[in-house]
Amino acid sequence: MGGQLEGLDAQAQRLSGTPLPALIADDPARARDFALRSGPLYANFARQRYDRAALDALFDVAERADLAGAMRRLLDGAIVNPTEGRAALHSALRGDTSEATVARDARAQALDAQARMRGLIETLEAGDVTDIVSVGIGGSDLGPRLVADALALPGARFKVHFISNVDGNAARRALAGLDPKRTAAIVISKTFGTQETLLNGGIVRDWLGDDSRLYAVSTNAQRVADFGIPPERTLPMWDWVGGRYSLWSAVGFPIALAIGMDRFLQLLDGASRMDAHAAEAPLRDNLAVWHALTAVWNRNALHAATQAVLPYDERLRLLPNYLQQLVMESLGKSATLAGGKVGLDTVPVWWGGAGTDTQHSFFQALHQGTQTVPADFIGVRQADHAHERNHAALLANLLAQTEALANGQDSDDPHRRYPGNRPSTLLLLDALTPESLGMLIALYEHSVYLQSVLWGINAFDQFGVELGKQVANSLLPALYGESEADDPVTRALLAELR
Ligand SMILES: O=P(O)(O)OC[C@H]1O[C@](O)(CO)[C@@H](O)[C@@H]1O
Repeated sequence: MGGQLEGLDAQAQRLSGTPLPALIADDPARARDFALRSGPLYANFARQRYDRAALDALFDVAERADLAGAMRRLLDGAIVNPTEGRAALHSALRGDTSEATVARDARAQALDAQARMRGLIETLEAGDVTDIVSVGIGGSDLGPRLVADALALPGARFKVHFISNVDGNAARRALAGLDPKRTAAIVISKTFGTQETLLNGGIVRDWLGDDSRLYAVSTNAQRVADFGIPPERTLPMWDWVGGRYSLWSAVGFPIALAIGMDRFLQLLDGASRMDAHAAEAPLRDNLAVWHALTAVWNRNALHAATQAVLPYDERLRLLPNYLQQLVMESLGKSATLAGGKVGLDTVPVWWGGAGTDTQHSFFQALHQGTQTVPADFIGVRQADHAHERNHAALLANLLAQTEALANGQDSDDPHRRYPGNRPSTLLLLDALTPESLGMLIALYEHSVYLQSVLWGINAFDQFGVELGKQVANSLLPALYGESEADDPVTRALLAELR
């Protein structure tokens, strides 16, 4: 492995005969020294398969790649998305993290949109509406869905429902049991050109009957107007916010309705706190840097093909879905920024689910499968419910799994042998609050960006998703029998479907 990651191969080679339990036995202080905290967020990397010398090599990589400078450039609104000539100023949506003019302008626009959003929420609160239907997909859905699910409290003023899939069953199910007269809907689409959202938005518009309770969030005011939603019920989006980084903008309108505007702002404060930490903490004390270096170590030095994310908190059950877009749409690239071919493996497959459920589904493969799957375990210290024994059991399971995966257990019977040596990181929140969740999500955002810097790729475009959309559009007439497909296999399949 050459280039920016030079030196890591040699470290991996040196450590190849030293499994995790030996690394930990040789250096018990790593349990303390490979851990760091920022506010309510604690991270422990002691069960990763590196030692102090390998970490030195990783931090050398971070220095050489100028991760600190890269963070500054992101926050200052540099063109970090050169294929589309755009900045990625999601940090400006949540705080004053830069003095750069472009970032300050973005911040002013964000505050203006927040004030308008608050006004719309107050109007809705004063009326009869009880339910909100949010229509969007990808970045216009996954973030709001995650945060609303994680943080909505019993007895909330509005119940928020989501429709994303173009499958009409999604709309049918979401609208079943709702009263159109007491429902408002938000059509969220950065481009307002997304097939799924326009079709589902059309279903909801017709279902509402009266479109005075129809709202939009988009960069494209003209398309919104053509759809029939007036400017006073349209909140803005901007090119300087990527879809998968947009929950902090008016795309978070459903979040603010689900959890209240004040708590939405606390979510933003938490994310802004992580922005400041990622930008200002020295590399060795920097959670985002540790997380990104660990990801690169597991991918490029240990050659892990997949990465699991395992929240041990029912409220975070949608985090893996959210992170799949954030991480894989950002880092699923094979071209360098300059247009060459990346000489290294980039993103592994991210997947996961909430513990303890997943212990009874795919954990068998984590413990005894032939592949090593690095995992991020995420726990929450405070229960927020009265079932103390359940919470103790949850935390015991969380600790047990990280320990069992690392240490394994020998046996004469190969079927009952646990190889161990399976790396994991533990992320622990003091409590699940808007602030801590904002910090956690922003940590992943910045880790993703820093990984892209280490790999020399663009984390902010997503041309890979376009081809399938184009082919789908070209095949639509064929489904009505109005045209024929060129591809012989598709032709045969169409014959089956018609
Ligand atoms: O907000 P829009 O423009 O409807 O796009 C939705 C999603 O579609 C994508 O462009 C591709 O799936 C995502 O990046 C984006 O979050």
